[in-house]
Amino acid sequence: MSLPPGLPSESLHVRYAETSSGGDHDWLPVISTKLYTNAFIISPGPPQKILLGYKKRGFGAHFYNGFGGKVEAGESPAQAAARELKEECGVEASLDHCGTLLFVNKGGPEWAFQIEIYRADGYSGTLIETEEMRPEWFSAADTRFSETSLTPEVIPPPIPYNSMWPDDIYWIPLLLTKLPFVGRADFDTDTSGRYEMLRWWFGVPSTSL
Ligand SMILES: Nc1[nH]c(=O)nc2c1ncn2[C@H]1C[C@H](O)[C@@H](COP(=O)(O)OP(=O)(O)OP(=O)(O)O)O1
Repeated sequence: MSLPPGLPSESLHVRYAETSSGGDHDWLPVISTKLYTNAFIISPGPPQKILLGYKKRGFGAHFYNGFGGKVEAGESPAQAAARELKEECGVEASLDHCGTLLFVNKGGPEWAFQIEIYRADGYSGTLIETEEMRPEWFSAADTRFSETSLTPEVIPPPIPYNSMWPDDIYWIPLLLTKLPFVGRADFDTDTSGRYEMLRWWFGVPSTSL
């Protein structure tokens, strides 16, 4: 099983992948990439919880996502991930790299997003709402079968995939189970400006199983 084109480590072998239909030639061309980060705090629980931010402005506004942004000149992705986490929700965490994703948009920009994904089991400091993000906790487990007597402070609402980037539902479960992953999605926008996935591929390298 081979990876889609454009990822930094195309020679990896893969044991598990979820993919849309289509051949190798159906992927959009990747002219260049820009490095971004995305960091998630996952409280092991029980109940396992994930911290997401409601993005108030900029690219991906009104979606819930991890905390991240552009890797600046002279920074490593790990340094950028720590800086963005602190800037966007006020906390510090010991972040582990756990995935690399590539996102290509048909209508531009002409560069693709290469996003390095990080996770931490905990954090230090006090969570704050910033101009960019409003942090909120969500249940990582399926809460449909939870005891109804438990309050939202104990079991927060489930991960709001309907208010997230459409690719997230494919790789967040891998993030939650601590499986390293790689993936790619190509997008187009529909007439109302909504992002639609044209093709996708998300997988776990064989060395990690
Ligand atoms: N398809 C996608 N799925 C996803 O889950 N996250 C995506 C995504 N496409 C982009 N992102 C993330 C990557 C990054 O964390 C964020 C975009 O970064 P921002 O625009 O917030 O960065 P900037 O550094 O430009 O922002 P500022 O902090 O305003 O300077 O959106």
